[in-house]
Amino acid sequence: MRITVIGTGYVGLVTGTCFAESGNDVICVDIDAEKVARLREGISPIYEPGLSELLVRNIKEGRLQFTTDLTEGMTDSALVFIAVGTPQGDDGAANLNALWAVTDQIRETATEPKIVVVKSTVPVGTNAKVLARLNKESKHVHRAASNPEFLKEGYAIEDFMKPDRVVVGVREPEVAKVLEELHRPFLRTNHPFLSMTPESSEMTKYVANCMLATKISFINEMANLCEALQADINDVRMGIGHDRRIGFQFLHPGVGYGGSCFPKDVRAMIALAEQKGLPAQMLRGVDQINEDQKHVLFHKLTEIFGKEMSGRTIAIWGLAFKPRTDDIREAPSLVLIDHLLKAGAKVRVHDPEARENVKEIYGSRLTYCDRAYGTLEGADALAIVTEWNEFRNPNFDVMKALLERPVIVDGRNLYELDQMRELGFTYHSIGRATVNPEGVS
Ligand SMILES: NC(=O)c1ccc[n+]([C@@H]2O[C@H](COP(=O)([O-])OP(=O)(O)OC[C@H]3O[C@@H](n4cnc5c(N)ncnc54)[C@H](O)[C@@H]3O)[C@@H](O)[C@H]2O)c1
Ligand SMILES: O=c1ccn([C@@H]2O[C@H](COP(=O)(O)OP(=O)(O)O[C@H]3O[C@H](CO)[C@@H](O)[C@H](O)[C@H]3O)[C@@H](O)[C@H]2O)c(=O)[nH]1
Repeated sequence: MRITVIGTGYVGLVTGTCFAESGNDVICVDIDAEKVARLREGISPIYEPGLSELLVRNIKEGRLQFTTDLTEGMTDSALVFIAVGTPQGDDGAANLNALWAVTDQIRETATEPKIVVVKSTVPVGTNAKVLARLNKESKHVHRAASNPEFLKEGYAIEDFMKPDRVVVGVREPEVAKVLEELHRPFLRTNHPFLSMTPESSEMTKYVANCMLATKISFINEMANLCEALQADINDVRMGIGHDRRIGFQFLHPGVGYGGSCFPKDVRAMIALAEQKGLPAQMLRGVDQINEDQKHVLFHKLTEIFGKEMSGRTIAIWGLAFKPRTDDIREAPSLVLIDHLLKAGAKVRVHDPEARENVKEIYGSRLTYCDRAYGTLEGADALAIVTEWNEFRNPNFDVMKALLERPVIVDGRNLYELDQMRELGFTYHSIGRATVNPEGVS
């Protein structure tokens, strides 16, 4: 099947590459000429495990091409996927400017009828508007479908190739049939293909993200309560997770959710509710708890050092909003860095993949370290923001020797309290007792 994918961000690039990998003839279109030039050479603009290998192989085998020219990109394709960004607008609602620009361009350049599949996350009712706009004074009768994407950054290829489910929103059964055929290589027993109306499909995407975000804000609120009530959230997590109705997934307390999806999608859902005169009380709480949680590590540092931090040096491990990505959109690390700089602290940072992206924002105001241990040299404390695997089992003796003071504030609960106590660290984590052998000043 010949397929066009418009937008080569996380979703478009993974979609195009995976469809090429399953034997389709794919052409990806993007307005970013520099990105397209690099992609043509097989260079991925993002760090995503496994993507580069697939990219290079499929380009070499002639199944994957890149262009900035939509007319060229759409030639002979019956299926056109839209995967452009739908960022948060000033009012919290999704900004659909890129989607409308692409829809108009498809109408103006198509030389035959197309099935236009919206993969971007869009407000409920958008697909109907896309269809109306595509066919307004058009020479052809185009069809539209919704096919939301559920991949997670860091596991994007695996999630795309082995999805828990594929959801499509269609008006005509034939369109569902075409999409089912396209996805068949990725669907196995118990991994269903679910066909529904475009409205339900669009809503499914938001509800999934709102549910996951709610779980995270819920466990963060419980963690903060545990801390106040001298309970331990790790034990509580085990105690509830074994109840199969609750389970363990997405109930890790931390420094709040970041990334390009949960924050904006929760707010887009609140905006949708507002438009319908509904209060969305729970989602407002989810968003507010998350915003507050992003400040928690700084508050812990001020408990230790006081609010004035000039002369203090703080080391940070982890900048990306989660491990296995270089993405720093809405990353909790940025909130901590802003606080520390404002308080006059010197900040030394390390992340296996996201340093360059952070450097673009902060330039020479931070010290960027290639190695995790190097970050600790002369630091008064270490703050752990992202749970990269390499931080899970470090050499604590080396850490103690490098740190000016043996202080760790851990936003991901990576270490055992007993171990920290035995090693003589002052150790603050999320929703657990503070280990404070001597008190640090
Ligand atoms: N990032 C994720 O993990 C993820 C997962 C599921 C769904 N989504 C949703 O998918 C959509 C895309 O997200 P993303 O993270 O891939 O975005 P992104 O910002 O990484 O990429 C968007 C791409 O679209 C291109 N673009 C913008 N306007 C264009 C135009 N007129 N013509 C051609 N290309 C154009 C941009 O240059 C960019 O390369 C969003 O709606 C997002 O909510 C994202
Ligand atoms: O128990 C948990 C799980 C996650 N997080 C945080 O939540 C954020 C999002 O994590 P994750 O969901 O793994 O990453 P995303 O790549 O943002 O993926 C989410 O957003 C995508 C875009 O819509 C969806 O497609 C995915 O299904 C959905 O998981 C990160 O900051 C994590 O640190 C926690 O704090 N605790």
